[in-house]
Amino acid sequence: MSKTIAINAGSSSLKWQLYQMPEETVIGKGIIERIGLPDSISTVKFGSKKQETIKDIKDHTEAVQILMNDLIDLGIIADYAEITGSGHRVVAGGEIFNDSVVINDEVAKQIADLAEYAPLHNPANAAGIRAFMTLLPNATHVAVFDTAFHSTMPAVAYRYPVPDKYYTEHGVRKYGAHGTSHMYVSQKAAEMLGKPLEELKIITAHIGNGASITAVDGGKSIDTSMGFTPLAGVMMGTRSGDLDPSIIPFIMEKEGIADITEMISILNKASGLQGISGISSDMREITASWEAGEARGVLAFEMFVDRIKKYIGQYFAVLNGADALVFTAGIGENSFFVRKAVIDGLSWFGLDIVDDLNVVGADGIISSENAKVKVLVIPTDEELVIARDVEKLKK
Ligand SMILES: Nc1ncnc2c1ncn2[C@@H]1O[C@H](COP(=O)(O)OP(=O)(O)O)[C@@H](O)[C@H]1O
Ligand SMILES: CC(=O)OP(=O)(O)O
Ligand SMILES: [Mg+2]
Repeated sequence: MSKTIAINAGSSSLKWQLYQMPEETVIGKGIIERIGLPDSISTVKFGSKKQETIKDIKDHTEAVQILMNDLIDLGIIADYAEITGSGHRVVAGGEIFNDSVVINDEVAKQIADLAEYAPLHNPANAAGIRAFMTLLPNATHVAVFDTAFHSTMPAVAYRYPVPDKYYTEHGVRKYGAHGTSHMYVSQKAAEMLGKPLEELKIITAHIGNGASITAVDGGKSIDTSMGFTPLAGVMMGTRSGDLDPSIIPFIMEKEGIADITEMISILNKASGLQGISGISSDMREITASWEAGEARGVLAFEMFVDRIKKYIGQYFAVLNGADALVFTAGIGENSFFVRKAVIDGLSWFGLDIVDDLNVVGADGIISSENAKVKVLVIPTDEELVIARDVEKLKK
């Protein structure tokens, strides 16, 4: 009996799946959403059963405790010892990790030390890893890095036009994120299109609470919208995405913000959809506000769509044309309206969308039969990629 748990700690969520390996059968899975917001939701599915609990969950450490208690309380496992492998999504691997690795004390420390490169994520990832190393002392623990897939980017894309030594001495470059997801959906898109991945140019749009767009050429990432940290790129749930850095000292002076850490925290946690709308970081609530015609909700929705459209446009240029565009992650998989608004604004590029095909929460090709660029929706499965890597690296 070999069970592997895959842990995907996002900035606002913790997703997990427990697999029977090597069969890849899902024994149980769950998602804890809205971590750090009021009324967090923990959903567990196992067999034909489903349990949903709503309570405030303050951080990822508490989320791990809840999930591990549920596994026993709901009878999904009888003993923690049944779990022989745990795989962890880690957002930042810097230039140290270009592939998945078995976690020992040194690796665990390096992951925690890389927090500068992903301040909202690596601390959560490290907290999850610590909890599992304690709870499952005999299991193999594996880290799977979001940045690994982007290690194929050329210097022309990953370097910033700043003094050379910032890169050579301090590692200032674009690392990107969501790589496991961009890799998975680009491979899956090739399967759905019935073409070899090596021959395809694909733009992948991972749009969740964190969001990034990637240009994938022949299965390799050649550019991506997130940067040195996951703060860059498109507008997100609570993150600003790209902005003019001169705004930072200007606002610090005007608002009397003395500490740069506080300023960065505002850009990470109080900006994006949340900052513009003043309502929520959750696209479901923003969409409701947009539909009701409330001015700040409308602006937030339209800005969000605008930033995604612009990055897709950039990547048509980077790839010199594309065969397919893929939507994935919470918003990309589930929002009929965001996809429609993005595609309707890109018709010049040969994109279209058929409303009847515009699926919610399932995979499908949603463009018309003769569209020059195919549009696909593919639910991402970072957890499966993680579980497979654990299996590969187990002794
Ligand atoms: N039906 C839906 N319509 C619009 N947005 C949705 C829907 N379901 C989920 N979302 C959005 O997905 C986002 C979370 O995506 P997810 O990929 O889980 O985030 P992360 O992994 O970054 O925590 C939230 O903003 C949520 O509003
Ligand atoms: C890197 C990142 O933004 O991850 P998430 O979307 O899961 O918050
Ligand atoms: Mg995510």
